[in-house]
Amino acid sequence: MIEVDNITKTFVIPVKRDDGFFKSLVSREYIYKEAVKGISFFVNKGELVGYIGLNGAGKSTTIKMLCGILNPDTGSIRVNGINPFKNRRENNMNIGVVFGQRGQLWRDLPVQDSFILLKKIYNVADEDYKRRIQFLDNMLDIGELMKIPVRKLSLGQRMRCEFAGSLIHWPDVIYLDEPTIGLDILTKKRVLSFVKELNEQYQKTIIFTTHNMHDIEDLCDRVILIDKGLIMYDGKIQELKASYNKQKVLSITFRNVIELDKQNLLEIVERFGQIKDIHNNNLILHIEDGGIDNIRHVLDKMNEICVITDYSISSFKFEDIIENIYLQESK
Ligand SMILES: Nc1ncnc2c1ncn2[C@@H]1O[C@H](COP(=O)(O)OP(=O)(O)OP(=O)(O)O)[C@@H](O)[C@H]1O
Repeated sequence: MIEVDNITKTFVIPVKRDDGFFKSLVSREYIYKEAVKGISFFVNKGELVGYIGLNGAGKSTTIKMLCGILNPDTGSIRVNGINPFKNRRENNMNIGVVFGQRGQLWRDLPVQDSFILLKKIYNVADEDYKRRIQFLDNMLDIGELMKIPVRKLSLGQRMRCEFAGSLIHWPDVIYLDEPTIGLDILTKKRVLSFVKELNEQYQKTIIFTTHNMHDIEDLCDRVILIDKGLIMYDGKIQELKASYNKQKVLSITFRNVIELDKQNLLEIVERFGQIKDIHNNNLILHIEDGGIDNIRHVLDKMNEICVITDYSISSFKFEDIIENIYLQESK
């Protein structure tokens, strides 16, 4: 359905002089920013994929190439067999897009008029339009907003209308680029459960970008993680978690404030794991999971030196795993 083969994109940015004029007018100086450095992936029909990465990793640039807004410098993209940039109109009939940072409805028109324009642009039959508006109202509660100009809506109201507008032509493929940014908790829940329903009930193929790892974990089975324009991981969230859960997080509370050097604790810690955090009398360690015996052994050794008042053992959270990967990559 979505085939991305080794795409790259470099932005060429003219350098400005101190006086604000472009150097390039005189000396042709440019900065080359490689936003996407060779990305390949395949998304099957009906998949919901989380596309994640730090700020500036290249997520939006990829989404813009998938939409046909930007043309990759090299490599190729096919969405339902269509080249999005060369056949942008044909591609648009097949995709819906929501950018959290940028509205796509007409700001000065009432929501309803925007929808009617979209109906015309996409050539949607009257019956289909009525049925879809009814459905979108049920899901997103937009009925009362229909007569209000888009610019007068709150962010949450506008986003619900943006979602509805992007689906009037009922596309098979939906790109959501940070669609929940700035939404209150209830609006976010509503929007996310709608995304889930679109995928599960209507087999929409969805690529979803966000910085919120809880949302990704709730919604997606598969995640593509990019860093500095390259894919770091592409696979099931469960598999990523399983590979990390060879380690455990051991959180220990001592009776007294921890003094690593004085009490020879450091030696034990370094033998069995890595320090994640030390705070007053709390120590958080990442240790290799050699089973409960290994953890007991660590605790016994520490107890010989200082009194442990509490401890807990947990697995890595998805959020921690992603943070770890980012940290490793930035070293
Ligand atoms: N139109 C542009 N002109 C010049 N550079 C750009 C342009 N668009 C993006 N970039 C640069 O390309 C890199 C990737 O940007 P992109 O917007 O794809 O990142 P992102 O992963 O979506 O980040 P964020 O999470 O902050 O939205 C960044 O260094 C950015 O500054």
